[in-house]
Amino acid sequence: MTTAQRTRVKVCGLTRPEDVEAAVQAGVDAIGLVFYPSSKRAVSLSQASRLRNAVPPFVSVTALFVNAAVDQVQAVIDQVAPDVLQFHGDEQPDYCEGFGKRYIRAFRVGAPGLDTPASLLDECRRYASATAWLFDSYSAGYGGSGHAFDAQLLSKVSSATDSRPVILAGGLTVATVADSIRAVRPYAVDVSSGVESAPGIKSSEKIAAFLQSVAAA
Ligand SMILES: O=C(O)c1ccccc1NCC(=O)[C@H](O)[C@H](O)COP(=O)(O)O
Repeated sequence: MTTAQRTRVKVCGLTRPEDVEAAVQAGVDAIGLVFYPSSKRAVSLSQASRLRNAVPPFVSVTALFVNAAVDQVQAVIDQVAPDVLQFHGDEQPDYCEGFGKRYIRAFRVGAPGLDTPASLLDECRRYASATAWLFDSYSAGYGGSGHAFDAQLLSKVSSATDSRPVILAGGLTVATVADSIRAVRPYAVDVSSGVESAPGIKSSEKIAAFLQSVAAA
């Protein structure tokens, strides 16, 4: 299998340096730090800086927000220096573009107005400036739900990405990720709950098993 075909992996919602180390050892391509205060996986600026310093070269750090104030996002950019931003709330294109950094736009598949292939495609096209489109399950908590969505809803998006990377998220586990990859053939997969022993506490065994399942897909 060529590198171009390899499905990349992001583990999201890390809160402990030992979990960053376990994810890196397992071979993840990216880690996600959550700056949404209502999340059980939220990290402070000082905590995030420590976690960021535990990440070696060639593993990227994504900073994740939900309807954050501009100055909060800017503080994370200034103090944590993430490689990529990720927006999970109701952020509009001009807001996402305003920070002058690459951003991933997350779409909550199944949300009102995002519950048909056509409506999802229309919404995606509004974020043509995004470096990648991430498709996650619709949940009241905006993300990290542990629930999957019907991949059929991506049927129109898959042929309209203009080669833009598609990231698949939402309830992925070691048992389901290979079938999800074969169904969608995403650029990357993103996981949080499925590799945890408790919210925000990652399991090194589950992370390693997840990466092995992705590699076997
Ligand atoms: O992880 C969270 O608690 C979270 C809260 C609010 C917005 C986004 C959040 N996570 C971002 C992610 O990209 C998750 O990896 C994604 O939602 C998938 O989570 P899971 O279904 O638990 O694998």
